[in-house]
Amino acid sequence: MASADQQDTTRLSELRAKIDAIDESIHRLLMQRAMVIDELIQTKGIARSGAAFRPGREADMMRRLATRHTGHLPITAVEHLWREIISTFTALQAPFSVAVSAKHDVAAAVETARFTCGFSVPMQLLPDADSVVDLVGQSDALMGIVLLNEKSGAWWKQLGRATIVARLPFIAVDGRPANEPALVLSSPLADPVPFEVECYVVNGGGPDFVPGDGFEVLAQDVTDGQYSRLIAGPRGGNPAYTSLGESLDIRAIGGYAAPLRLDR
Ligand SMILES: O=C(O)C(=O)C[C@]1(C(=O)O)C=C[C@@H](O)C=C1
Repeated sequence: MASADQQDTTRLSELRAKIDAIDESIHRLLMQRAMVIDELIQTKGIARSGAAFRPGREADMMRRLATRHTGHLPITAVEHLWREIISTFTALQAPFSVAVSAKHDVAAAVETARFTCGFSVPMQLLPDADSVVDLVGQSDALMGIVLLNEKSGAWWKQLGRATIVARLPFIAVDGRPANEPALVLSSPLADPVPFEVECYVVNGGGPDFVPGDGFEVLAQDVTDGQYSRLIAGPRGGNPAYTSLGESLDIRAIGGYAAPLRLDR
């Protein structure tokens, strides 16, 4: 009869064999996914670098992932693995790099960029949000990330060719890693889908400015008494209430898929 030690060793070997089989399946599925991506490239007819990013599709995929997720594996760990996969596959279709502003907090900037784009995508640390906006506006092969807690003037006023395309983190869950609020910027996307949340620059409005129903102020700046705000709210909503005689300069600057709030 086998001793307790021998039984443990046998059980351990069986469990490790199961883990090996699962890891092999994951690896084979990833290689299979790469072959599907080869076909997708032909079908999408990617003609320029950086053109493969589809934030609306990514949000759909992430919502389905969250719906089917059960058990004690932290969902943000799955999100992280999935981000590495999707970023690698995006770059396989059309190479791009990520530029992030390091003015607010270098560690948070690096963590946010790496969590979002993984390690297959080259990263540039830029001195401030204005530099990110500027560079993204000039390149189709660059994704920009700006941390909302950065205090460096009204960088959003410079958005033009570069617009907002995603909000981070996508999964809002208390105590999560890579929890820094940020916006993703990109030059115009191919076949964009309408965003659920629209963003606007609002210049003017004074200290008592009231955004429209469902709108929030993401960032604001006052220079020489002039207010400028970056606000976000439901698509098709009224971005701001104007009182009699008040003149506001309001401009649409992109938007994002509504982040997913989880209570676990
Ligand atoms: O569905 C697409 O259009 C893809 O490019 C594929 C894919 C993916 O790897 O699943 C990659 C990049 C996009 O941002 C979304 C999804």
